[in-house]
Amino acid sequence: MADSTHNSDKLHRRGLMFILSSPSGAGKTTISHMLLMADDEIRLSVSATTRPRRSGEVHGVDYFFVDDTTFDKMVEQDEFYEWAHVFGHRYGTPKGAIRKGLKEGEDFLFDIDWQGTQQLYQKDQQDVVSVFILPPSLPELRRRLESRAQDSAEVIDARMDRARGEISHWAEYDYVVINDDVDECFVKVREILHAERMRRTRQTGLIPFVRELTQ
Ligand SMILES: Nc1ncnc2c1ncn2[C@@H]1O[C@H](COP(=O)(O)OP(=O)(O)OP(=O)(O)O)[C@@H](O)[C@H]1O
Ligand SMILES: Nc1nc2c(ncn2[C@@H]2O[C@H](COP(=O)(O)O)[C@@H](O)[C@H]2O)c(=O)[nH]1
Repeated sequence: MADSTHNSDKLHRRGLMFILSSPSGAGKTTISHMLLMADDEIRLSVSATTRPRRSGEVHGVDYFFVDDTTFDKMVEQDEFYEWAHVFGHRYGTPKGAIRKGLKEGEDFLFDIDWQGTQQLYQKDQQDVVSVFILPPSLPELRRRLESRAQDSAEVIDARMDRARGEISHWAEYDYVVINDDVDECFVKVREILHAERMRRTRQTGLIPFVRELTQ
């Protein structure tokens, strides 16, 4: 019979910064949306960007779409956790409530590139878990960018030109998953998130709990 005085449900853990990166078009936004739908314990870190809004994208949901002057101001006022030039535009992670949220056990999802990932590792190694998503092939990557039908042919060519360079950063990540079948890829990413939540070093509430169990 369970002892009603046990305190396992009061266990606290630090939140984590869960990063998904990939070459453009490999599917990280798709996997991010699936994860956010399936898991209400993680929330998206909404980036600011100077790139133009695509049709269907919503300000404050997909990105904060800002002009160059506003982005400059945010940089000057030290409002970014990290920021980088990507494909001719600037993208950055607003600090927002991330640090406080992590302390309180909230998990954040980041759809950012390898430059942002390096910066987050430099600032906050213990809380970062990074996953690199690979496409099954380069022709399939191009097919996905074309079938998304959101970017001009020039933009797609430029992103394909950068794909090898982006992929060259794969070994800097904790996990690498190939996105061939999207559902299988999603399950793997979700399993990584679940396992990382159980990492001993993240479960700060374990020490008193185990002490109580063993005294
Ligand atoms: N496993 C898959 N099989 C086929 N199509 C896919 C798969 N995963 C994603 N897609 C499709 O590929 C296109 C690109 O996906 P998505 O926008 O998620 O890529 P991304 O990595 O976020 O790109 P970007 O970095 O440019 O934002 C979308 O149209 C998406 O529906
Ligand atoms: N370093 C950062 N990279 C970011 C951020 N937000 C998005 N990104 C990356 O930019 C490219 C292009 O994105 P797209 O939406 O224009 O297709 C992609 O690799 C994103 O992951 C950020 O805040 N910081």
